[in-house]
Amino acid sequence: MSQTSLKQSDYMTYTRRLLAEKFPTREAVVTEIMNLEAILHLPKATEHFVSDLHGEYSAFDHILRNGSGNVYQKIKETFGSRLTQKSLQDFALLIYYPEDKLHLQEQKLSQVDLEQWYLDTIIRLLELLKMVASKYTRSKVRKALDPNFVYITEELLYTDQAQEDKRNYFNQLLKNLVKMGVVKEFIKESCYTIQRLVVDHLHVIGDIYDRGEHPDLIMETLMNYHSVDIQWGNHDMLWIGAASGSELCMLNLLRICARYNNLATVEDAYGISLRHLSKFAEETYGLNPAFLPNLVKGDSFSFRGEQLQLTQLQQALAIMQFKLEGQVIARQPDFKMEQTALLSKIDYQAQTIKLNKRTYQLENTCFDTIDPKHPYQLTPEEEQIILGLRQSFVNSKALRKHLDFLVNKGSMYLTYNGNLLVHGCLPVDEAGNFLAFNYQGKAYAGRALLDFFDDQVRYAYNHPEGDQTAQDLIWYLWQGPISPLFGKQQMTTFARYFIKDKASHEEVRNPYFKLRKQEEFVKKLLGEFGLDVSGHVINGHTPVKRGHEAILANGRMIVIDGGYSKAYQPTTGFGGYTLLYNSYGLQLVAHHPFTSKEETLKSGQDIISTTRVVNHELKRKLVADTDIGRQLQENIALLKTMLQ
Ligand SMILES: O=P(O)(O)OC[C@H]1O[C@](O)(COP(=O)(O)O)[C@@H](O)[C@@H]1O
Ligand SMILES: [Mn+2]
Repeated sequence: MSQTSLKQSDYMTYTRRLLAEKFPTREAVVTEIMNLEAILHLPKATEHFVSDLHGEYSAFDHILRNGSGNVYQKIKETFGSRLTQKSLQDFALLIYYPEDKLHLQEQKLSQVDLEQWYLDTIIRLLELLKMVASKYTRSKVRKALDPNFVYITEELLYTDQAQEDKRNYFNQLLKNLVKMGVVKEFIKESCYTIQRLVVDHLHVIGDIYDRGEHPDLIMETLMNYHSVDIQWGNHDMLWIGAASGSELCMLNLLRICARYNNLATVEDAYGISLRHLSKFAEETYGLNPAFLPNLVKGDSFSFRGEQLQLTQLQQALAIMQFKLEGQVIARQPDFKMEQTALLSKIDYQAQTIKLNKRTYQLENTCFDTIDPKHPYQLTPEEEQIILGLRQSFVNSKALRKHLDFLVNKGSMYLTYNGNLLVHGCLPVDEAGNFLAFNYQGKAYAGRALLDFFDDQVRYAYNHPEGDQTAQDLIWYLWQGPISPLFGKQQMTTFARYFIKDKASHEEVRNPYFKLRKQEEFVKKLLGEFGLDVSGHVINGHTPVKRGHEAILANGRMIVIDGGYSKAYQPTTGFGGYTLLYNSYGLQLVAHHPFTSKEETLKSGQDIISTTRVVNHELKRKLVADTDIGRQLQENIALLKTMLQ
């Protein structure tokens, strides 16, 4: 039952009834009140913010395992004065990659030494576990333990070793773990419990998909993660759009996959066959330097034919995309994107195009399938290909499984513990007034604009066979001039392929990106979402170059485009930022580029470079100061009324 469908007084009655069922006696109510009051006084749990993962699964997986340096921080606090730097680092690697590290130790040590190492390691793990568990209730810690080891871990954790009897009992338990052959499993699970407790909640501020090779594995990881929310990015929209039946979103995402040599995601992970498309592309297009794939990952092709195939595919997809853009723009006059419908602005004889009153020469053209009299019309074969692909995208079970999670756990924005999380921007004019998107006679601006698109995305995703309007709106989110996820006036894909003059490639950003440096503007944004001015706005989307500020507007605005995307690393010069928010405040973490798990295990080097404090809470934040804390306080008040 949703709170909005009920009057407040009805809602209270309803909640009270639920509570009465759960706590039927006076004693049960009193115990629950005491329990909740105690929770309110625990320190606020740690939130972890990541963004713009762009399919870079290994880098993302590493950052999850090390909690953006938080695991190492806890190790240092616990053992810093007792262990050498190398031992600290070794222990950290065990916690990040327990299976691999256990395997390495097995190879390195003799049986006797190995058994001693197991025992020493368990004692250290228990000490660390005790430290990271101290923020939580026992019941929460229990839920984070492997069910097979709950009993033994609790015995080991809470046994008072000051007494000799208890000490013997403790030692016996340890030895039994080795004797029973479960010691490796126990170590492994304890490491995962520590990872799990070091970060309580994860925020992913958009762009999980595109460019990198394994967005599918990122989705699997997120689906298994203990607590997560997602704010959609413009690239995620292409995938949601494609699964919702938007042909234009689908062509864009396929084109990007061909461009970044990542079609395996589509074919292998999501079981979508590209046979018909490939055959058509091979027969229709040749080698064209403007469409060579972008080999940012340093990967090379096993044979030249592969490069040629990707070049042909990219051309086929781009041309179909430009045709459908013309069609959507014509059927959606409210989008006001006439200037983006380009195929009708070409002089096919002279091979020139008129853009913004200037005539440009076109190069590397591949317009054989375009009828200059009806430039937006698909050929019958193109039409067939698109229809087939659309069916496959809408019907792929594996894709639906991932996108169900993305749609359900995701939203256009989120307010959480006083902060506003949004991938791109809130479109504004130069003076900072929210720009309105006028659609079908209604105007949407500011928060209402985000709410409008949020509804449309959910509607489209749940009605793939429905009318095209909501599907077109998802595409608008990808590149419309008032899209909060795109944040630029125009996308210049066509010009980047066919026009040499770089001036035509420029994509002008919304004034938001200049204004967000000003504290007053950020306060206005927070106010628009009913947040206190002491909060922060957290954005992804725009890669932050090394040396450029990620912390803006006097610390009120934080930009954490992860920069995981290897495509961007030559520009940003490093591996990007993440953010931690614990009871002491916010910390921005900068990362070195991640190479591989193997390299990390070999070198023992983490990818954290620096951690910077964004703000330091004067008073340590408690659960009572969080959104959940406020809910608990309401529950306590209700429970108290039940006592009267
Ligand atoms: O680097 P590519 O493949 O040419 O892509 C550039 C396109 O990507 C975009 O930057 C959008 O992607 P981001 O959200 O990652 O910035 C477009 O604005 C631009 O046209
Ligand atoms: Mn983006």
